[in-house]
Amino acid sequence: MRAALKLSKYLKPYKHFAILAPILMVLEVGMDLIQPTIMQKIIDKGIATNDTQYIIMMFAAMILCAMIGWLGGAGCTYFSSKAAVNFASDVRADLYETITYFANSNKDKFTLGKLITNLTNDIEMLQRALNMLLKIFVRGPFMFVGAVIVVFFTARDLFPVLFFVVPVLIISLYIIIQLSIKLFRKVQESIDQVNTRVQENLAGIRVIKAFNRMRYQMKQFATVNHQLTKRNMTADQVVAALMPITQFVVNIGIVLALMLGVVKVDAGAIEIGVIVAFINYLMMILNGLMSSSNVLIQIARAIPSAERVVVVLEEQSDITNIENPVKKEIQGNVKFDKVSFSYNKHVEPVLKEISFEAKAGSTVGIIGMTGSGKSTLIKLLGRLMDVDEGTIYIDNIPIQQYDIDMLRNAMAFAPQKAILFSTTIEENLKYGKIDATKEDIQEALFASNAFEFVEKLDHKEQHELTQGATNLSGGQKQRLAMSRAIIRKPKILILDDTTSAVDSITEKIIQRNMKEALKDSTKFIVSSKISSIKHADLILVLGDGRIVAQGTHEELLKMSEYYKEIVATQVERGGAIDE
Ligand SMILES: Nc1ncnc2c1ncn2[C@@H]1O[C@H](COP(=O)(O)OP(=O)(O)OP(=O)(O)O)[C@@H](O)[C@H]1O
Repeated sequence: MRAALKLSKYLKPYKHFAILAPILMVLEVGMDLIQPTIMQKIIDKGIATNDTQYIIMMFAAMILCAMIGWLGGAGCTYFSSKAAVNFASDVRADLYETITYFANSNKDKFTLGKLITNLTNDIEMLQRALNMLLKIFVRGPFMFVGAVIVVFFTARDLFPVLFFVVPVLIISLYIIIQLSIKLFRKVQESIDQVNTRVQENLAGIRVIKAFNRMRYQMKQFATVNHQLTKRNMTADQVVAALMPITQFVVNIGIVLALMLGVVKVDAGAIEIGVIVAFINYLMMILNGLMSSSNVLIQIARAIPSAERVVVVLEEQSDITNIENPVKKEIQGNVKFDKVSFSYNKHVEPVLKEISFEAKAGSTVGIIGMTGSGKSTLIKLLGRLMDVDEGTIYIDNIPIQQYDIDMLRNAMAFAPQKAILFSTTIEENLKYGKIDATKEDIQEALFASNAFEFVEKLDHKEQHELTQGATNLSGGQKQRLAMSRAIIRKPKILILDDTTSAVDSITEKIIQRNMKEALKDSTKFIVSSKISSIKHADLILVLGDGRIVAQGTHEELLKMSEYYKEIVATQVERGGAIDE
């Protein structure tokens, strides 16, 4: 209920459609209700007295009613669809925006499969429920109540039959609805599981193939798929098996009406047309109740969807702007002052008391064991997460005080895993700078030593990348991701192990080009290779979330045993450390 109230605001802009639809439906049902009475008059007055003119007149009235009813029905469908489709589209857009602005910590609370189900299946459920609600929910009760009232006034002698039919019908439908709610909730859970599995399997298809685990994955998928099929079948079968009960009850009602009707006709209390009209109204009562219960079932299916959508919509991003944030141009002086951070407040922090300073335009290299907190450290700079303790300053202002857009616009980030979009190379680079010119693009490609290989591709910068850029090598992807960051000419450039798949000669070229192209940028380079960070103005050596040593390459060689050990290991492995 709370979820429905929360979502009702999305219907406000379309309230006119939402009001018009039921009104037009009332018109249609009104016309439907008149017709059996006209038929009764044709039988009892026209046919009984052989009055052809009366029959033709009533027949014309019936056609007119049918046409008005049809117009009402068509209008209702048009407006209810318009309201439901627009409502769904707005909820989807808002949901998408909310997810887009999620901080990392927010994203971790939901699985990707669940978010995809929210954006697709759940919204579809809400759209269908609203459409039915506007169309049929009025039709059902109105037809039911209308038919009962008409029977009371026109066929009162047969009215007692309803004392049996109506309560039995209502109880049967109540049981069916309760069961449906339970069953369809289970179906929804299964859809979630299938989506999560599909998303994971498709994302990891290469790993699955490399490990030859296709059969295993298929088995796992088959389990959740089978469960979904079973739950869907159970839900449909239970509902389908119970529905004939309602028809059976109505049939008993018809038999009772005929038995009672014959007695009353014999006694001259009613005429034959009343029985025909009564049977028609009985069908309408059934129809009315069935339509109402169908809508209730649809609503029951939509309630879990509404709840799930609202949970996401209400999720407040953990990273927000303060009131009156600083909107000052950033120079790129960075200072970490005793910064600590943990992903999970109940376990030991991932970063502990990190302190260092980097002047604008300088290069900071970050090296350390895997899992020592290198990626976490640089993610804090762009406020992908906020620090728990200590402060990060940029140009002597704590980063929380900056306008988030301003802060992030001053930075460019090439993540550990080069994520490229399924569009042209040019469009991918324009993610870094929307209004990039052809020269900007070529310059950025040149800086990351990607120009040469791009020139060899069909259509060059217009070359279309496949989803996940599977048509490029790992090193090519990394170089394009670097170009996308470089093209921005950011005040702070962050490269998270972006040369791991690049050979040492290419890496040297990139280092030289970047030094030229990004003289004024403060550069943070995370790497496990000494060769990538050796020339940095400041090298941070991380161990278990702490800075165990910091200085230039030469200084560290003199003072840090740990750093010396890393250098020695890489030399042993034949790594290119020196020029
Ligand atoms: N989203 C997350 N939720 C919980 N813990 C995380 C998350 N991301 C990283 N961690 C943990 O934080 C620690 C530091 O991870 P981080 O990725 O910063 O290390 P790293 O030094 O960059 O490692 P690598 O060199 O392997 O990339 C690890 O123990 C990791 O398990």
